[in-house]
Amino acid sequence: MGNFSFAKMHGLGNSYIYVNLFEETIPEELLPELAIKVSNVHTGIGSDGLILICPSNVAPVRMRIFNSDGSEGKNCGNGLRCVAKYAYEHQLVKERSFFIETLSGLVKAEVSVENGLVTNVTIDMGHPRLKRSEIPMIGEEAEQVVAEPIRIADQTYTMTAVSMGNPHVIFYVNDIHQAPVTSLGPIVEKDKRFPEGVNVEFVEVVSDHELHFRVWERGSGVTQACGTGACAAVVASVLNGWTARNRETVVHLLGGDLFITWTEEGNVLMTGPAETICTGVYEY
Ligand SMILES: N[C@H](CCC[C@H](N)C(=O)O)C(=O)O
Repeated sequence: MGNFSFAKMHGLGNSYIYVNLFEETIPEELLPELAIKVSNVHTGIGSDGLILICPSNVAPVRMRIFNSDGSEGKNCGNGLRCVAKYAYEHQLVKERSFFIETLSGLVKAEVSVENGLVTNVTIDMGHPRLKRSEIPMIGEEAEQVVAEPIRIADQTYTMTAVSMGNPHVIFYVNDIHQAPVTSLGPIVEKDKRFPEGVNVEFVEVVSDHELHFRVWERGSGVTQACGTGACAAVVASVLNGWTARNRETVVHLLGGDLFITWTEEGNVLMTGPAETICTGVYEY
């Protein structure tokens, strides 16, 4: 049928197959199925999904992200850092600071460069969305969801909901190693309270500027890291009084650390690495 060149890249082990649509063409109707196929570690390339680097009318580049189940996400923090790296290293942008269009709006990237290669990236993720209608969640539209009880499988948990352009629900645990990621994650992901599904995060508070973090991602399951989820966890931790606004917080994910600040101005800054693993041609 066809083929395309790709780069496999990762942010803290959250890997995606990146395709440059400035140079490649993939039929739109094949995208969900191709995301499933390339993500398969046995019969495909192996990744958490597919990310397209596309032309845009409002920014130098646009990012589209598909989870490994073929569903299209509206934002991806680790993906944005890798798109920024790819765009700079492939001369899709000339400056070290530039906008990237996503399905949930524009974000701003700032790349750090050593010997012509991008090592670290800061993304201004914009403002979190906190109303039920913005998560989205069912219930009173204008209400925020902070430390709200939720009954699941005959047990009561306390949840906080934050959107970073995609939906997140955060549960606090005393020991991150005991977090019910694979037992509770898939149940909450599809809970009817979240009409578009939800990414499920578990957080252990270490101090007022340090968190441990695990995630069950909507559409991909357990991943090594989730950039939007780590941002949501920092916002939730400020809302719950665990961490401080305008103070850089280190978030320890399975794949490594992200440095995140929810500023007084209201935007969330996320800084972390982006790495290229390999390139190749995928035949489909
Ligand atoms: N599973 C997410 C998309 C990927 C987000 C994550 N990989 C990140 O780095 O933010 C969703 O469906 O909203």
